[in-house]
Amino acid sequence: MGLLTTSNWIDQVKMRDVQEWQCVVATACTVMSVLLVARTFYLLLWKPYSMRRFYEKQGIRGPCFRPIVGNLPEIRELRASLPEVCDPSESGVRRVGLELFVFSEKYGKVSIFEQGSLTRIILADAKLAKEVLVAKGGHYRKAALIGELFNQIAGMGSILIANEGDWQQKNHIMGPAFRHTFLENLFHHVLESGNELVTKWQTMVDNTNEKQGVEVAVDLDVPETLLDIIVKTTFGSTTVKGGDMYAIHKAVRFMFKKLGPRLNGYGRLFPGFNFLPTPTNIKLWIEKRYMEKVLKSIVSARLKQVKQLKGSSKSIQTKQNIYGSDLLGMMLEAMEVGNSSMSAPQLLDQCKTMIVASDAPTSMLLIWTLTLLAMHPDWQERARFEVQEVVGEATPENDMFSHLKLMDMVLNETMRFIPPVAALSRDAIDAHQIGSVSIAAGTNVIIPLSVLNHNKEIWGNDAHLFNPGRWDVKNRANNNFNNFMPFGGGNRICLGRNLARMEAKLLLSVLLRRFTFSVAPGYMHSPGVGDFVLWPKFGAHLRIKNVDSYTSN
Ligand code: HEM
Repeated sequence: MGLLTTSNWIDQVKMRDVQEWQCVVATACTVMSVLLVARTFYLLLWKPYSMRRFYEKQGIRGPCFRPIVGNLPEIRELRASLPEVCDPSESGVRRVGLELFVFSEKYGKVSIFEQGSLTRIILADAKLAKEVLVAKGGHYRKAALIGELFNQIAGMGSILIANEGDWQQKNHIMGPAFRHTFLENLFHHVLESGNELVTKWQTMVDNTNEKQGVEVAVDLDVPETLLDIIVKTTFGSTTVKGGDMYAIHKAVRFMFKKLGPRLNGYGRLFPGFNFLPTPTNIKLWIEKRYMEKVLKSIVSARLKQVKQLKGSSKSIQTKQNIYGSDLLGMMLEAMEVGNSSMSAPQLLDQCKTMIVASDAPTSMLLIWTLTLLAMHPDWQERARFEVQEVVGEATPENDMFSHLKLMDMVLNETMRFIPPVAALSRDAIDAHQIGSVSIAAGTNVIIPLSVLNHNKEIWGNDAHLFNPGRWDVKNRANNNFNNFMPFGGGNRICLGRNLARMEAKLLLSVLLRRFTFSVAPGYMHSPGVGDFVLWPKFGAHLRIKNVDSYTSN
């Protein structure tokens, strides 16, 4: 009996312990649920609402505030309202980020809207925009929204999305790889690919009986050549097989095409959407893995080769020979010289970055320059004349390009008229002042290059027209040209800008001295596929002929 009583007592104590624990767990769950609901309420409703009030008090206006979805419905409606094709005299630039134009026209140079619960401020004021780009004191980070995209395509370690100390370390290694002297090592790769394109088009011209010449798909052939160039300049001529290169190209394009529009989609409102095994996500994972596999094998082979060469008696060779005279080699050399390091996965991410950062903008620059020159035969003739004067029929050399002044004007005007990168974006990390505007921490600031490049106050009443003449030194009395930022500004300015200009000048030189360009019949002017860049929606088909002075044998 005594034993039974003791065991009962023990059971009762155990029961009470369990009940107490249940009570603690239940209380903890309730507290956590309340906190979660409060946090969700704060992030989705209170924060965007109070930020909107904060900016409205400063007189900054925008479309009406909507909880949770923000102004996504208006943005999608605006974008859907655009006609499929626009007048060939127009830039078509409104087609990318139409809301940036509409909101800044309607609500002023500084306007506000919400994308989901993210507060976004559009700075369609060049002075303020520049202040953001060159801001000292660490007020800004690269925008998390854009980071979502590049994180998936270029990798978490990419310099494109790095910040503060992490960025400084990467810049220390990548910056030297783009130095002018190193770029000279890359020149022959660009020339080789340019000559291949000339040969391809020349064969087409030679094989046609048509007097008007032959039609070429500039929107397909030019990006293919540029990809060839960036793969060669990053990894050297022989390392990448043609099929692999094509697959990488396809993967990058597919990822941009599918992931870009998601930034303005409702899917973003559901965290983890990118991780759901939907058919598109599965295809994206497969493409990404394939690209990584190819690039990984190239990077590992190079690291192995460097290790072997360093250890071998042949180490009397120059360092350049050990590392390789391409961008990957130059990054490895910069690591050694600067006594800094990058892990193999981080190095892989920088290699992906080269392809991702250069592919679309450089293609845009070349596609639209050729198309605009085809539409403006007078400028085409003047550009060709300059090439014939400066380069003639000789093999182009890097130092010739500083004399191509008119080509500089044409390239600048193309990047103004149809900017390869339509907008930049930053997240404010603390409360601070930009001009007369108080910026709150957590605000996403947009610098709409497309809007600024078409501002009549900056560029004059003919801002809507393609006119390279505006870049003539004689016409540059006002210093508004300082407001031209196709490659960004401040310490995050494009690392590849000199390489991009060199590629553009070299390719245009070898093409213009050989062919004349006109717009093919049936051409439909429709820049604007994608969220960042103005790909020609219905292609850029141009008609080419041999220039009169050239006869192939
Ligand atoms: C016409 C061609 C190009 C244009 C218009 C262009 C434009 C830009 C812009 C606007 C930025 C700054 C983005 C920001 O501030 O958020 C940028 C950054 C960058 N670009 Fe380019 N780019 C071009 C070609 C290239 C090429 C050919 C490469 C490399 C091979 C390249 C590599 C980079 C890198 C690595 C960054 C990141 C720099 C950093 O964050 O420190 N770009 N580019």
